[in-house]
Amino acid sequence: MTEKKIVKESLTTMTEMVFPNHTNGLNNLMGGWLMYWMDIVAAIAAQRHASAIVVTASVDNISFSEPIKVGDVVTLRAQVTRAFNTSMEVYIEAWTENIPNRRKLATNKAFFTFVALDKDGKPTTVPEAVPETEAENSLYEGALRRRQLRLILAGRMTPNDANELKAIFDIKE
Ligand SMILES: CC(=O)SCCNC(=O)CCNC(=O)[C@H](O)C(C)(C)COP(=O)(O)OP(=O)(O)OC[C@H]1O[C@@H](n2cnc3c(N)ncnc32)[C@H](O)[C@@H]1OP(=O)(O)O
Repeated sequence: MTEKKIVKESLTTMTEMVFPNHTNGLNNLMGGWLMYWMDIVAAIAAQRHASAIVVTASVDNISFSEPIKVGDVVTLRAQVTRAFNTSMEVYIEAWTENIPNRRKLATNKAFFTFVALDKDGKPTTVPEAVPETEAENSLYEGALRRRQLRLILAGRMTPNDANELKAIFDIKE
């Protein structure tokens, strides 16, 4: 990972309107539609960082703090938080807007992980991600812990190797 890119270069926003075919029986946006939009906006952010095709490797806990109503406008914002070797973590935020009522509400947050692929479909290294602002630095700092947790949950890392996690729980060998 010799090349470096500032994380802001990956910033991607997407705006959608909630139509009746996006809703459940309560006239609220179906969670699955939101996840679909999140996957797209986050994949574009990851592609912008990697300058390569990317695939979704995992999705962390998506929060649904408020229902989104039919007719609302949904804006999604995605940015790479940190790059590892061939994978990148992307943070996605969504908020809803009722334009006639001039009401905006933060509704969802999630972390997705993407892997960059070369022309043969094999994982390929991505540039280092460089945070600049305080918020970007905070997301960057937490990314290693979140990576270790998700790799343990995916059965790809043993808790013994999760040094960053052990440090926050003050676990001594
Ligand atoms: C945008 C879209 O919707 S794409 C469609 C949905 N996604 C897909 O179809 C992806 C299907 N999965 C795959 O192709 C493969 O499992 C891959 C490419 C994700 C990983 O392939 P692997 O053979 O396991 O590759 P490998 O072991 O080298 O790991 C590659 C990277 O993936 C990361 N990774 C693999 N699985 C996970 C996971 N569950 N969570 C987080 N990261 C993961 C690894 O940590 C590694 O990251 P690093 O290089 O930064 O350390």
